[in-house]
Amino acid sequence: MTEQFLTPPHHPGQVVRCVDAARTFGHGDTAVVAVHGCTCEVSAGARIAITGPSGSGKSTLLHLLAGLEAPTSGEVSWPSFGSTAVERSRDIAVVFQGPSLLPALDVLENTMMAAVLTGTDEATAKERALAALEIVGVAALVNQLPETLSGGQAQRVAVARALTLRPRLLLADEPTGQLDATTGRHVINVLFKAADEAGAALVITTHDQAVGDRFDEQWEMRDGRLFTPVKGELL
Ligand SMILES: Nc1ncnc2c1ncn2[C@@H]1O[C@H](COP(=O)(O)OP(=O)(O)OP(=O)(O)O)[C@@H](O)[C@H]1O
Repeated sequence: MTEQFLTPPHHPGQVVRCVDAARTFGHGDTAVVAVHGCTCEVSAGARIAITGPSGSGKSTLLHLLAGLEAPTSGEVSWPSFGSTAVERSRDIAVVFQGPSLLPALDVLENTMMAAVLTGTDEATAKERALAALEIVGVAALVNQLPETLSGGQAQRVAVARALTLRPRLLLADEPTGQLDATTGRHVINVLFKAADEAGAALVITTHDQAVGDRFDEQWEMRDGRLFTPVKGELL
């Protein structure tokens, strides 16, 4: 093997790319096409909100961008990331909808965990976790268990955990879905700050147009199809 195969080709401008990527669940008469063939691209540093009603395919598209779901047809690629799922996991962080903290671990342990599991040594993970908790404004809660946190605090910890991975692509699925409007605004502020700190592209899903309006770029899902509302055309 020559060296050119050890280092993935570098495309600094492009983080993830879908070419006619589709995702169907189930088979035959009961099959559901969650995402019809979509072609899109996330550039480095992008700030994108995927909007659309419930069931329109937003989460499925986000999962395709994260590599958590494989497309049933078409292709999803991360031109500047490693080629294996393990390598990619160091560059991609996902903040999931709803509570995702491990109940038996305190805030600091929860925040360190993903980085440790992807190969960061404990001392470095702890240092990064403490810095990340400071950035998202919950450094005072390091020793608390998740059950003692409010929804907004728990979501901030989830963002800190993602930030501790130093991702180049930060994805969040309905990060404000279970929060009141004020707390939701703060969590979006925190996501912007986290993406700025990490130098990451940020992509979120939301059914809340007011949240979507805060993003540079909006993609709209309708019945599994991706539209750009600005151009009003299918991507
Ligand atoms: N694992 C799955 N198995 C079967 N069907 C699924 C699965 N995941 C999603 N779907 C279906 O795919 C379609 C799109 O779902 P998806 O969760 O992507 O939409 P969404 O816009 O994110 O909705 P919500 O805002 O309610 O989360 C829906 O009809 C849903 O029922």
